[in-house]
Amino acid sequence: MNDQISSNEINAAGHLQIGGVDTLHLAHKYGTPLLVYDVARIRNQMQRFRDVFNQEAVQYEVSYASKAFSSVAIYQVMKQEHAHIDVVSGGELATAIKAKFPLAKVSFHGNNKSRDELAMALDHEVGTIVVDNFHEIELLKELLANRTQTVDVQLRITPGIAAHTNSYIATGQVDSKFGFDVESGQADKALQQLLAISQVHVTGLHAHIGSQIFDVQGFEGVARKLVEIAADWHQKYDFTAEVLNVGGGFGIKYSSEDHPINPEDFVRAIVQVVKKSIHEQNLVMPAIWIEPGRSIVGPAGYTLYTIGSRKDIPGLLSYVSVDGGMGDNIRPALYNAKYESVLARDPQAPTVETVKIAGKYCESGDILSEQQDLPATQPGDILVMLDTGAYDYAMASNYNRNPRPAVVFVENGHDQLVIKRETYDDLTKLDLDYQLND
Ligand SMILES: Cc1ncc(COP(=O)(O)O)c(C=O)c1O
Ligand SMILES: N[C@@H](CCCC[NH3+])C(=O)O
Repeated sequence: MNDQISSNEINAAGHLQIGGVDTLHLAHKYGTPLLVYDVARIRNQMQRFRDVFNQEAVQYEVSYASKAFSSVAIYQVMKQEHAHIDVVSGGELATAIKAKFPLAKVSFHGNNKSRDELAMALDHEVGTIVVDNFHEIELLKELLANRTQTVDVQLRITPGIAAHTNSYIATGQVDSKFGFDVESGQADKALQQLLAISQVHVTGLHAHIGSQIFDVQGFEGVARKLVEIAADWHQKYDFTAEVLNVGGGFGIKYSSEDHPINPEDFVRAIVQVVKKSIHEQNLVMPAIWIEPGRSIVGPAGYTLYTIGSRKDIPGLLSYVSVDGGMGDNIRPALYNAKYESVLARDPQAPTVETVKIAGKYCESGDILSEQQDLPATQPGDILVMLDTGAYDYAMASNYNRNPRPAVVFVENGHDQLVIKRETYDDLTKLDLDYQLND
């Protein structure tokens, strides 16, 4: 049996169930491809993070990095969980507004926020702007000049820490596009500029080293670095960091090749380093913020596909094709990411073959799994890919003009559509006729 499936995920009929609902029923009711979230798992993960902070008796904020999966429904769940969220675009902010998420609990990130996006954030009194670069400071200054409001900001630094992860998703190394460089004095200069704007309140420092990280050293390093800078700035500028934000990036297990430590163990290590370093520097203990995305929603997501065609190349390999692919999950093609799948009607069925799971897109690289063990399958079978909750729907596209899938939330045995399946009308509604001259 796939070791990511527990016995309570299998119902009396022997089918895979999510949140108490049979996956065959979900596939039948909503069609495929379908992304299904087990909401209890999302809530449970939030609680696990909160528990660590509460045990450590520190001020904190668990800020869900909503780039991993942004939708009205997830923001509503986060609101219910009293969570903080971060957004990285006007679009994510608009979605949070539509969800009536309390905007004082939103941080706005991004290395090239536009004037319009910053104005939108100010108009809606977004809680924190994470300032990333000098251009943004100028824009903020200009925008604030015509307003009476004040704004809280965190200053994002590049910690100079190379995380052990795919280079596409590492962000803390010196040559990263994100944040102010520390060694060259740019971060100091940015702080001075921000302190000089009376309507800006610099609440603290932010750093993020990357995503899908398995070991704790990088996070300990970033925690130490932030305290070091806070101590330096306290001495030089009489600045007090009320918040140290260490970002997200806690890795999850996608396949048997992945061996991450528990997300809460990352947090415990970070808190302990901050406590120790703050004590050594004789500073007031700040609040510690984290920004987990993948670890909150990744394991809670399942993609249901229908198996279609098959190609057997004798003596070489077999392809089993499904009705989705790189349009709903670009991660295998982009990062060489590995996923595991099971058959909905019998997730425990013994393996009879190892195949490649191919998507339906016109790209040879549209392979969802290079090596998937499967029982005997036939067209019409429902394949469930596990751990697809983070950066899958969020990065979905309409390549080949395929509609994006529907998204369903399941909790306590009830299923609810939260994002409709795109239709062909949706796909063509922005197209305009070309007025031919002849
Ligand atoms: C600033 C920031 N915070 C948080 C995250 C969330 O990362 P993850 O989804 O790996 O937890 C990211 C993405 O890497 C990020 O860029
Ligand atoms: N999209 C990436 C994570 C990016 C994190 C954003 N800073 C992934 O799927 O792994």
